[in-house]
Amino acid sequence: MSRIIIVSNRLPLKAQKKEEGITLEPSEGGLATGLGSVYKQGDNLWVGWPGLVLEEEQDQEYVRGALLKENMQPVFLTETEVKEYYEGFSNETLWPTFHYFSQYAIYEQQLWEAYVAVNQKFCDEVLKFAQPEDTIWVHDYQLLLVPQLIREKLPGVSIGFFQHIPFPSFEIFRLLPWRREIIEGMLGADLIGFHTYDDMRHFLSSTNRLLGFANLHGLIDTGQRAVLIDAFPMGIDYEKYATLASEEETIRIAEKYRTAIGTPRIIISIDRLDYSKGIPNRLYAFEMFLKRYPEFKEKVSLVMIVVPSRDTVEKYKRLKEEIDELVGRINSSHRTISWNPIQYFYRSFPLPEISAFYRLADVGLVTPMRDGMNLVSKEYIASKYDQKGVLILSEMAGAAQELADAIQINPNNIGQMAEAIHEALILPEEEQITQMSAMQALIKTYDIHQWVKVFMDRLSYVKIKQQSYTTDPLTGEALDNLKQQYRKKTPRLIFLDYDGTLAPFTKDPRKAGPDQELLTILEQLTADNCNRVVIISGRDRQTLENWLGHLPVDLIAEHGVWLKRREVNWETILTLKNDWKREVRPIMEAYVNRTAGSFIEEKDYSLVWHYRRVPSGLGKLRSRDLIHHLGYIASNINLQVMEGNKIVEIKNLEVNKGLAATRWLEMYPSDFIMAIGDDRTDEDMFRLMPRGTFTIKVGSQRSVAQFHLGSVKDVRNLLQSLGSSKETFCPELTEDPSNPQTYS
Ligand SMILES: O=P(O)(O)OC[C@H]1O[C@H](O[C@H]2O[C@H](CO)[C@@H](O)[C@H](O)[C@H]2O)[C@H](O)[C@@H](O)[C@@H]1O
Ligand SMILES: O=c1ccn([C@@H]2O[C@H](COP(=O)(O)OP(=O)(O)O)[C@@H](O)[C@H]2O)c(=O)[nH]1
Ligand SMILES: [Mg+2]
Repeated sequence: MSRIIIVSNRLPLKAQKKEEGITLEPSEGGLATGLGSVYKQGDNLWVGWPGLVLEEEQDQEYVRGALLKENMQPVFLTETEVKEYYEGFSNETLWPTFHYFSQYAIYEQQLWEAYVAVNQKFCDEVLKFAQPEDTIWVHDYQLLLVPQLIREKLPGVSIGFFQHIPFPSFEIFRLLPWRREIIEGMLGADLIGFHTYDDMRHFLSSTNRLLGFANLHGLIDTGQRAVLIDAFPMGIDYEKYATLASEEETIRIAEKYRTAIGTPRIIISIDRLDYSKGIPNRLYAFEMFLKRYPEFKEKVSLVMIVVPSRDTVEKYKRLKEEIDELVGRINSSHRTISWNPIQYFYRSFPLPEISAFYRLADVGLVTPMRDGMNLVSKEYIASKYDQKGVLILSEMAGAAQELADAIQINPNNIGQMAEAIHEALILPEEEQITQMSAMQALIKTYDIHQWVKVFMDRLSYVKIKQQSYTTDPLTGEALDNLKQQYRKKTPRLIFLDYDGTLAPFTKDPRKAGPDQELLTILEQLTADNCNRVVIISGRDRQTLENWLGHLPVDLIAEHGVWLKRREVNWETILTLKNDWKREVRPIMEAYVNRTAGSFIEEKDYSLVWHYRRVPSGLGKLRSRDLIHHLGYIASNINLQVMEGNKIVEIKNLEVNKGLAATRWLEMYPSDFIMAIGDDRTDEDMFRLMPRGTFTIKVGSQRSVAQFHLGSVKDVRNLLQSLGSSKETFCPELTEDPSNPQTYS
């Protein structure tokens, strides 16, 4: 089996400088604790920062050696990198923005540049080890650019990306000056995972708004690759926490703590020091609870563990002061000689002690303002060996999506939280057991092993899906072969779609006329007597005539209604009706009236509703509605409704580019045939081309065509290189009587 290379900012072990030398200790935080259980299988590798600046060569070598024994590979960061990339851009720009604290976010170009450079550094480290058959799994907001950086060097490799923190609504995400680069960086992955469906849909909407990519069931076609976006709520190592809670050592610690705390009831809260965790609100709520229910005085204690985190960042420092002050105030005004309402610890604890706290607490109090997932809530559940205990959980934590049996609260509603504490403390035992067992069953099934498996399965699924996109890039050997065939100087038939193929889309379709570069390319191509160039378009014939009529090209308009060979006039071979327009036009007009920026294009035998200038989400919504509406009419009167690039078109069923192109194939038998197009209507043409045709899809790989090119620019480059070569040029037609299709 190929191995997995995990890449994250923080390794699950952190280096610490102690008197006795450098030690390695477990890291805190959900990413490290969660994945720590799985990465060791096989010869997997974990690349990341060991959490301490080590500038001395010998310190680095010592840590490198010690980590290697644990299958880890360190990325050492300098002091400046830690300041600018980790504390700065990651934790003062991205963290607040993604947690909806955008008023805390700073936007500094220098920090962004450091972020780019350090992402490159992580990528370079991965590339030292990665093989094309490996799976690379990049984690979290500190490394959003790494997927694309790796993709550039290892184009075929499997890359998964998982984001552990929320992905905000586009209205928040758009505030970032580097929003586009960030999305592009992430899209280097094959699979992008989030904890919740909401994070996933926010990401999809940002991708759509910034890059114009639509999605189908979470699958995005970037033009280069299919990328799957999905929700994977992270689980915990259930067995580990459940077993630990029942171990003798844990029971002993729990008993010791219970006696020391001295109250019959205990509430536990555990988090890193972070403004996203809602610690002050929790304290206000606990205080309100004490005021509303004084009978609980001396009967209940709140054990609050706050783990030091990012304490060099200003906002975190200030939060620490705020919490210290609040705890001091509440304790001093409510305490008695034998009771302290809040037992506050500002430090981390070893796992057996954390487990003991979970075990002995009657209530788990988890109140973040925003949290990607929150593993503490799940660990608390797993540790309730006798199913007695109640979880109070903020609806703003990803975990709330799964833990419907918790008492859910809004962390901004202090009164509601105070009541929830009371409710939890008086909840009958049978109800506690019912709720707790239901939650245990869920997180036992969807544990960390299941999470990894489901993620990896989806990654394999998308890789297979990508292969079913049968087009190959028109580069290297394929391109050489095309050029070689072209060189043969036999009759060549070249079908070229117009919009999206020869010319880029414009907001106003009337302004998409040919520029000088395109005219020159077409002039060159048509000057070659071997070439018959056919512009095959959905445009009306007048437009094509105006734009290209002066060139010796053949024209096919309205997807095949009108045909014009260069030496003769426009003709049509179909007997079509257009009286249906009387019924359809008013319907389309109603959509124009409701949708500013949209308009109707009328052609001889079709009507088109354009919505390129309508705000993107709204345009899509209205187009769906219109398609549905027109669908009823179309099925009765032999019409087809088609969705194109920001258009909805209705036209006669028997018209399509494939049938039109077939006429040319019959009239002008050729040895070299090439067909290039970019949208759904061009697929009809690709489908009917004979074997051996160079069918080329533009801008996407999803096609029945054989090859793809990235953009209009690439198409022009190709045509330019074919048309400008003297070697391939047929100056004049001299028919050889023995073989009428040979040119000199
Ligand atoms: O590495 P630090 O700066 O010390 O921060 C610790 C970690 O915090 C974040 O954890 C998140 O991941 C958890 C597991 O998915 C999730 O439950 C929680 O809601 C998140 O906040 C952060 O995402 C990690 O990168 C940090 O290492
Ligand atoms: O002293 C402590 C306190 C907590 N944790 C762990 O830190 C993680 C916190 O993860 P969570 O998802 O709740 O929040 P994050 O800190 O990742 O935002 C949990 O696994 C805790 O068990 C720890 O390792 N040491
Ligand atoms: Mg087109």
